[in-house]
Amino acid sequence: NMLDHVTGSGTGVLGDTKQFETTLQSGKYVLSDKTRGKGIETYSANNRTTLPGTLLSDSDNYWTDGAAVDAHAYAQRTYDYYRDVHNRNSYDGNGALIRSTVHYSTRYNNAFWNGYQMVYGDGDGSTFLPLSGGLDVVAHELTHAVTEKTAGLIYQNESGALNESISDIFGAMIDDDDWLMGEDIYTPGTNGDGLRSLEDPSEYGDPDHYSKRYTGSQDNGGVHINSGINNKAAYLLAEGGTHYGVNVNGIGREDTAKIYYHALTHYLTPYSNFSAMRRAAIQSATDLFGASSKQVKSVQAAYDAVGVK
Ligand SMILES: O=C(O)[C@H](CCc1ccccc1)CC1(C(=O)N[C@@H](Cc2c[nH]c3ccccc23)C(=O)O)CCCC1
Ligand SMILES: [Zn+2]
Repeated sequence: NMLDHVTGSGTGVLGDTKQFETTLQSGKYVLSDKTRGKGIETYSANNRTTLPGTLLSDSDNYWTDGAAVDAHAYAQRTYDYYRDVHNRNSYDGNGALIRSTVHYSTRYNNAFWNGYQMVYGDGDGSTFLPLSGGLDVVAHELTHAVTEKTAGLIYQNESGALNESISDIFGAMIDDDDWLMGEDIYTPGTNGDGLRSLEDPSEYGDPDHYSKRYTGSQDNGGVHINSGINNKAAYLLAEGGTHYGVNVNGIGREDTAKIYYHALTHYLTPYSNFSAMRRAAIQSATDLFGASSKQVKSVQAAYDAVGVK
């Protein structure tokens, strides 16, 4: 029970020391946090693909498995963000248990939410470090669970690109030191690059305007590609800028996050497309800040700038 919760400490993927909640269970410490909702648990797949694998334990509560330390600590950080900023208790709003598994498969260069839990590969050491080492990656994956429980955006074509964009947006809001995705764990040999950029999607070949959307069938109809269009809109809404000649006055990360969370939980539906996203964001800004607010004006400008009507 709560009384057995103890603070552990350890080093993450990048060698940084951090603290996180663990539990003393049968004489050993386990990566189980009973202080948040129904719990946060972190497992290892031991380089196989059977899930969830084995609950991680340690004899002295000082942890040296970086992938496990970060998966556990960053899940707690993400839980706290949704609770403190959006008053949401875990991904289902009802304290659902959050489960992660690290060391999935061998040299696995990816991570995913499988509908029940988060799963992280260790990477091959040159393209990726263990992917739970990115707070934005952990937040991205857990946000897929939030989306599933709320708007339920179908993971293909435009609704799928919005699903992806929502995860990138909250990844950037929680890991709020830049507008890149995955920069901490992508290509350790190259500084400053990432998987995607919300600030400039075209930096990694993704569209930053609706007229440049991908219409093929790869990647479930370009869900990780066309996310760039809505990602750019969110970036412009937060930071402002002039894009294809359209000027947007920034409203800041905090109000931007409030608008997207409100849209996700009140207006977006499984088949929402980009035009529906524009309307949902305008309505959300209206609900939150008023019809003639600067926030509403900036939402309209941001979607004008990326060519979404
Ligand atoms: O959650 C997601 O959207 C991605 C889930 C990918 C996946 C889906 C289904 C089964 C297995 C894996 C995972 C992430 C992602 O964006 N993956 C991209 C880019 C990528 C990562 N590793 C790759 C290896 C090869 C090609 C592309 C990639 C993708 O899978 O497209 C999100 C943050 C970082 C990793
Ligand atoms: Zn995703």
